[in-house]
Amino acid sequence: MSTKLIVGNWKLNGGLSANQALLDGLRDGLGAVRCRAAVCVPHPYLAQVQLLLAGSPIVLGAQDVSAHTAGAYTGEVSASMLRDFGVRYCIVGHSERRQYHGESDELVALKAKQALAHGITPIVCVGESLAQREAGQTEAVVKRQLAAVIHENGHCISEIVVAYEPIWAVGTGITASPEQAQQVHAVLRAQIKAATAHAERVAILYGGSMNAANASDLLAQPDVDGGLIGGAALKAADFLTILRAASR
Ligand SMILES: O=C(CO)COP(=O)(O)O
Repeated sequence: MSTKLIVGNWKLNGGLSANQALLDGLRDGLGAVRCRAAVCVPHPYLAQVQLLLAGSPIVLGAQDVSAHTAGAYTGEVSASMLRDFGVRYCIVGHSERRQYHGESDELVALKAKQALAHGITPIVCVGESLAQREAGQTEAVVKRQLAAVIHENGHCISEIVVAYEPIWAVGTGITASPEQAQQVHAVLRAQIKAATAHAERVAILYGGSMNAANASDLLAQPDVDGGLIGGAALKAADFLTILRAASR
């Protein structure tokens, strides 16, 4: 995976005018950016951001998708609806959804399946809690989470993106060291290689307090193919610095 991929996860942030200001700020600084880039926005803003990104190298993403195709599932948003708005990437299994919405490995795998069936690249998030890391369970946890997705989507597993997001690093300002990230990424890479002959197509992103100051060192690791960025994706200058670091 040579061209790095940087994805902004806006989470529950934004508004019509704030989105416009952020994207205006990004557009002005994109000249030197050669990596792949996406922003995953709250569902109500898909139409707005689709229009604002027209002609931009940044592509549109969503933060969640239903495991169902259609029907009596109040509040859900389907992959075909996302597709209607030009969505190219969809985060599935973010730790905040696993934690606050009780999403299981199996549900995450079905969400990835829906995305793939509609031509949307699922960004499958995996990651351990601090307690799991301290108990030496990191490798087992991330492998179990990814195994469920491979089990359900084996035939097209080379079409996914994986994001390693240690829960203790998400939104905490504590980042995994480049060595810690590389160690887990190598484990995930080996697992993907065992599942597909096209493992080189699968980008493995790091997420968890990646910012303008630490992005270069993380992205320099051989198995870190990009980043999934929360807080620093909400400030145009910071996100642009990360995009430039990924373009070197
Ligand atoms: O959860 C994340 C991206 O999905 C990371 O969030 P922060 O960059 O704010 O730690």
